[in-house]
Amino acid sequence: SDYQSKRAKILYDESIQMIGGKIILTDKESAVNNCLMRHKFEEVDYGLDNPQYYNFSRHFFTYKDKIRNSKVYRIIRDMPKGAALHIHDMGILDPDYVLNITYMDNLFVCFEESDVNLKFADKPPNTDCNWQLMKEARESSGNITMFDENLSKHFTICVHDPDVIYPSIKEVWDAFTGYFKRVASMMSYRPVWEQYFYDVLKKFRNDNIMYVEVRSVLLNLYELDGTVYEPLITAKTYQKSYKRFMKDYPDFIGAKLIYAPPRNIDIYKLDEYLKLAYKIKAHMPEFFAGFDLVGQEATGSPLVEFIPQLESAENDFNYFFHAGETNWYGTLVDQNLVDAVLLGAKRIGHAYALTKHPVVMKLVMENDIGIEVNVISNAVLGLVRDVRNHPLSTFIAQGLPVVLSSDDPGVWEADPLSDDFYVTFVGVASRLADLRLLKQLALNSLKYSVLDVDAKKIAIKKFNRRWTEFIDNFKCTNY
Ligand SMILES: O=c1[nH]cnc2c1ncn2[C@@H]1O[C@H](CO)[C@@H](O)[C@H]1O
Ligand SMILES: [Zn+2]
Repeated sequence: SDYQSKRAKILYDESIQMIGGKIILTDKESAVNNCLMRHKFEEVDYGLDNPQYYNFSRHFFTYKDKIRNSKVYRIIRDMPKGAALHIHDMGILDPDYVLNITYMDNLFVCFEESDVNLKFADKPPNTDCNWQLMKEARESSGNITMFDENLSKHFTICVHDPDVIYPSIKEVWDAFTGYFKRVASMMSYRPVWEQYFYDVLKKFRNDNIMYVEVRSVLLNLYELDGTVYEPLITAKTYQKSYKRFMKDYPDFIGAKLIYAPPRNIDIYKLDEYLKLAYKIKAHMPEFFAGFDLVGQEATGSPLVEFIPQLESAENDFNYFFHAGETNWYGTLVDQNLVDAVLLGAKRIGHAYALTKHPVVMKLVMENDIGIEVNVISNAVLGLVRDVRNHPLSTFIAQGLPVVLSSDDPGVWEADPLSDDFYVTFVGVASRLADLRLLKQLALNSLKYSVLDVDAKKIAIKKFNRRWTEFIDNFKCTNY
């Protein structure tokens, strides 16, 4: 019995250290938790007994549609989840949404062997390609359903046989960046861009999210007559859509913009970026959240090349660097984590490689740097196959400052945030992790946002009200 009590103590101590481990549930929350955990145990234990059928050991594309049948998923979908702090401009909405854009007037299209070019204009673009109006191309295709189906394939990276189509990180990243390149010239049409972000906020609100920090490369927007705007206008367009949304949905907490241009650059380009960042900050100090660099980390420049510049701007911007989104231990890519911390990052994007850097990990804890984890993204973009091997399980176990996000959910046809919460809860976290984990992750997303002290207090109050509503109205039989 001495042995058994020591054993129980170890497990108890670990349960306290886990994210959410110190939360004490109310009676009503405990009732919800019982329902939630009954369903979770059913799912996990079925997998334990029948590993050959366990979805999470497979590729996300093979089980993503089955998620909708899960009771745990349905509970999570209805649960207030706080904020999404790591999502990217054109990667957020699903292929159906993108397809709808192609029904707008004045869109020109030209097909290449295995790609498609799209551009809004009042006359055919004069590049060497067989441009025609989309409307005419569609109507003359003879089969509109088939035409749209084929077109939609260009707006997703989901495929039936991911292991064949994407044998390595190279193929999947090519497809991923291909998506952004393809849609950029269509989406940077000013009215499309403006509506897109409004619809992003709407979709996130529908997924029970109350606040968003969006990253954007800030493409140059254009008009039908060929007018091209400077990127400051793109930032202003975000703000305009955001304000319109807040007027229509005043219960939403808000949104902010992170300027996140590509990282495969030299020091001169970075100077340009930073100059623009100062300009945006001057024009919209409230709406502008800070700075990041994006693109495949291994093919871009490591942060260490930009230290003097990034250090000199360190006190002027919040940094949210993507760092450690790699499996290449001990490389400069991997060491981006060190630089992110030394440069005073407010949060780190992915930090997938963090567990291999105990000192950095300690600094992350001490400085309370938010870790933005995007599990499905990491699985889809080739870092991990079976999500049970994702380092997030360690982050959760050790109580790290984690926020969950979804990166580019539209590109792999995932929910705004519910799928990432669900995969984390059932596939990554301990079998025993319960409602307290979910509640803490939701609270973390507001805690690590860049809302100022007062706004954050209001946000957490609003969240708590929504949370109580969810708990009070919960009926296990509804699921
Ligand atoms: O998780 C990510 N890591 C690095 N780059 C990313 C990630 N998600 C999107 N992008 C990049 O962001 C740009 C669009 O804003 C695209 O270039 C895309 O490749
Ligand atoms: Zn990202």
